[in-house]
Amino acid sequence: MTPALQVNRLNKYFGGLHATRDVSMTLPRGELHAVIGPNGAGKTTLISQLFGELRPSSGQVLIEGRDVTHRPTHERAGLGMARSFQITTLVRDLTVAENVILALLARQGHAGRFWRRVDRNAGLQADAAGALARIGMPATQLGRRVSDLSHGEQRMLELAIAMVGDPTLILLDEPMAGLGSEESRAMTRFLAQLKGKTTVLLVEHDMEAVFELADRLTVLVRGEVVAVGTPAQIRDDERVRDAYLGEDA
Ligand SMILES: Nc1ncnc2c1ncn2[C@@H]1O[C@H](COP(=O)(O)OP(=O)(O)OP(=O)(O)O)[C@@H](O)[C@H]1O
Repeated sequence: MTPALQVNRLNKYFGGLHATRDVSMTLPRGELHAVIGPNGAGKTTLISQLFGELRPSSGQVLIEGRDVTHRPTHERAGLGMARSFQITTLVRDLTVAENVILALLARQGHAGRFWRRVDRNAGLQADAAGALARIGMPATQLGRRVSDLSHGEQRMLELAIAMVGDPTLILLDEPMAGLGSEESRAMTRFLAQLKGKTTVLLVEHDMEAVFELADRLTVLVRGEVVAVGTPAQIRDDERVRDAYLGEDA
């Protein structure tokens, strides 16, 4: 079967810095694939190239067998790809519902008509409630201002927004960052539900969550893939322990 995502010998230079070194990856449909590595290993740089926000210096990115290396972000989104960000991208002065609706309209190419459309469109309000329900957030949260949400609630909302439009392939950049242990567990439960349905590339420093969730992992060190395998294989890999896990310990 055609993989959901294929990356062939991707390279990215920032001037003299070789941030992505000949990275190749294959994600079969429905796989939850974690990318781990020390700070500065090039994980976010990789995601940005996969989503089309950064242009690779060389190499290829294929979604469902289609070469999108030189295609813009919105075309990748049209092929089912979505991403979440390490830093929050929510509009703090708007409500939860307004943030979700903004994302819904942006998906439909109508974001500019946001202010005229929201009140008139009961369907959008229902869609927003549906997006929240999917991540286990009650509809009673819809009227809350984002600035009044806890950090964990904001991260969950961001995920709800990334899931708007039912992506088939989602790139998640540290969704657990800054979450308390209860919130991390809720996020882990949510991501576990995606397994087998949505293909997920998960960049995450929370090793407990990563090793619990991932079908396979890729380990990046200084921009280069040093190991690929199941959680058990990665745990036992001496190069990984030396290069990364040992470093943390
Ligand atoms: N726009 C840029 N211009 C120049 N250098 C960059 C740019 N973006 C990233 N870098 C550098 O590329 C390297 C990889 O950074 P990147 O943020 O991808 O690492 P990371 O693995 O995501 O790190 P972290 O785990 O800390 O988020 C770092 O040395 C970083 O300083």
